[in-house]
Amino acid sequence: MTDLTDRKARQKKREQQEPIIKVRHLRNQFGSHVVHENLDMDVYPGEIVGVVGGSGTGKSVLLRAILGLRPPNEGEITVFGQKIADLNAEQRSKLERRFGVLFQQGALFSSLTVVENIAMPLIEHSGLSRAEAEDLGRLKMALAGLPANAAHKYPSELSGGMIKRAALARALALDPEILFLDEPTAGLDPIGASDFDQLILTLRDALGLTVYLVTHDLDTLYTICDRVAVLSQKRVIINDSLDVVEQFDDPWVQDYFQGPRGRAAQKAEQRRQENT
Ligand SMILES: Nc1ncnc2c1ncn2[C@@H]1O[C@H](COP(=O)(O)OP(=O)(O)OP(=O)(O)O)[C@@H](O)[C@H]1O
Repeated sequence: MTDLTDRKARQKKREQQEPIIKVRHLRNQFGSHVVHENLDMDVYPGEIVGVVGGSGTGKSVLLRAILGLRPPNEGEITVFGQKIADLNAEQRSKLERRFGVLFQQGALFSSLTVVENIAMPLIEHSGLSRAEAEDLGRLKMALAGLPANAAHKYPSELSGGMIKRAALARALALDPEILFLDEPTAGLDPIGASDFDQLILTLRDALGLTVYLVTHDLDTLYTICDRVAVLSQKRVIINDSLDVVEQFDDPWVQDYFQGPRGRAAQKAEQRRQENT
């Protein structure tokens, strides 16, 4: 079996399961400004979904709604079979522990070292001692591809790529089942971005994670995403494999995927497929 057909077969199996995230009839608005209207979206266990859309289409607002950070004006979000709106504070906190989130800026505490940053959620939520949490933190650092000597560095002493990895290690601290990544490769050079993409793919395969990522990075979409959801006209206009999405009859989709950058990313992925 080729790499591509093998990938498609695995994805087909995932789509036969119950969605791990189910969004129905979502409406989000700020004053009279309606950002989402009647938006539906499914995410299946074990897949990597890339969420794309023009600026202001509401990718961040959707992410915040799924994370339970902003209640929608209408509609329903179900995660792990639980309706977010029905949960009390304790149930919600339990649910949140099953999420790992990597926000765009990395969001590390600048006054804590790398290992202290990673240990913090472990001390807070798992009741581990500081020493135990830091030991586990070092394991998470290794998982995120950070060298051991980064443990006692402060965020200001790290490169952009290392900050992303440290933030990823912290997102993995509580062994999440879903990893949410907001623009994970933004600000990285092409080699750093490609290494980070491969890391996400390896982690998904090794840990069985489901990955929801918001991105503008076409290389990320082509190399690691099983499906791509396009936000436009206040909703998800298509959520499918890339070969289907890139043929979708919509002006934004055509500009994005058939423009020079889209074609270059397609070609790079074809070359990669031919070499595997
Ligand atoms: N707290 C808020 N109050 C008012 N309007 C908001 C708020 N948050 C988001 N919006 C508006 O909602 C719309 C969608 O914003 P959002 O940040 O989700 O877009 P995006 O798709 O993530 O954009 P980008 O790709 O530029 O990051 C924008 O018009 C934004 O101004």
